[in-house]
Amino acid sequence: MSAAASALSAPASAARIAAANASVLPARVALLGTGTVGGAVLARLNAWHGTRLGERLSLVHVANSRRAAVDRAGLAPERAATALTASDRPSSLDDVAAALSWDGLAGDGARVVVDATASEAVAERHAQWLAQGIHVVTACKIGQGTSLARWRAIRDACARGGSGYGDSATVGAGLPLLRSLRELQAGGDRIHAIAGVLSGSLAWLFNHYDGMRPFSALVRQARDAGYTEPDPRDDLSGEDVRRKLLILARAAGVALDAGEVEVASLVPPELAILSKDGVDAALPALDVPLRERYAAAYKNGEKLRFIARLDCGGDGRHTARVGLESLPGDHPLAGGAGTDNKVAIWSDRYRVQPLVIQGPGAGAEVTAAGLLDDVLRLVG
Ligand SMILES: NC(=O)C1=CN([C@@H]2O[C@H](COP(=O)(O)OP(=O)(O)OC[C@H]3O[C@@H](n4cnc5c(N)ncnc54)[C@H](O)[C@@H]3O)[C@@H](O)[C@H]2O)C=CC1
Ligand SMILES: N[C@@H](CC=O)C(=O)O
Repeated sequence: MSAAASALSAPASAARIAAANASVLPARVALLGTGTVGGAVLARLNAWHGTRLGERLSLVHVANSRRAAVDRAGLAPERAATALTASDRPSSLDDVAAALSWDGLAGDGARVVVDATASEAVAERHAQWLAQGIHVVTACKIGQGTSLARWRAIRDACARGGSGYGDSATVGAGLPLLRSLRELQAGGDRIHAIAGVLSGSLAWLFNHYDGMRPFSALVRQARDAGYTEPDPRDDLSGEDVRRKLLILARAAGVALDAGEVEVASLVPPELAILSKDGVDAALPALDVPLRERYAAAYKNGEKLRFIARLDCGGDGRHTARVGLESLPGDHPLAGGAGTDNKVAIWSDRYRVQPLVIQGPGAGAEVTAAGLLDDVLRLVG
């Protein structure tokens, strides 16, 4: 596969098989994670009940970190959460492929794992499922946004398994960012640079922070609204944005290593060392440093924005960094509201004025919609 053709759309053979089966067989779907995003996936599937979209998918396995509910004849999405609570079956990633299999059933249709977890153990399995011919659709960035070796394993597994990897929800919560990068390259463009706001929660925080309310109170609000990672330090440290920039860079043809991204964290050391349980009480450690950053920006008439930058370099020398920047109020990347991501892409055809993509970049509903769009694309 070329860099532009992605790991991430179904190779032609998988698409043909899916198309051939689509009219007769619903694709079998396993949903991993029933938290903020996974819960919204169930709600969206439920809203499709009795529609043509709903008929294309059959939910056969639902799991959280503790329990799993399996029904090879299909679980009703509105009853999946209750079935999970009532289930005494422990959650095991070893069971997922078997639950999706068509053994003993009439037909041989598409199989899809939807990853709505933030789990390293689940991400570690992506390549294995893909190599078995199971499509993987993920909101979790740990698959493609960490080591280059894992990113390559995912691409190779897609090729071996004739399967597809749906990653739209990993950057921009389903905004057409990765798709646009791939389409530009498919049309012959080289990507020159990417810059922008890639974190919905940090966008929301800096769109709302006015130096008056404690920053920590806003972090709690963003977490309760479902915008942050399960551990908000993953956002505040820049780690979530680093992963997104790695995913974008690799999709843009730059084999960027995680260590090549310069990351300026907002998390003070005393907060960084705590266990997850201790984080909430210690969030006020953010308040003084952020108030000082805000005051300095305000004095200059500027706005704070958490920006990711990639310069692809014409000579193979790329640079990448993420961190808080103080931007003039009328700077193009300073605009936007709510959780808006705003990303500028420079390429052969957009040399001077970049292509700019903007829209909500976090939140359960948009993310669930992005995931299920990918599922439908892959199953044909
Ligand atoms: N919240 C948002 O706006 C967005 C989130 N995402 C990504 O979506 C993913 C999920 O985020 P949230 O729903 O906010 O997290 P959450 O903490 O609310 O839910 C995570 C779920 O995963 C389950 N889980 C953990 N390990 C598991 C395992 N081994 N097997 C099965 N289930 C397991 C947990 O039990 C829980 O149900 C994260 O990777 C996040 O980065 C992506 C785009 C936007
Ligand atoms: N925590 C993430 C959620 C989406 O990826 C963010 O804030 O952008």
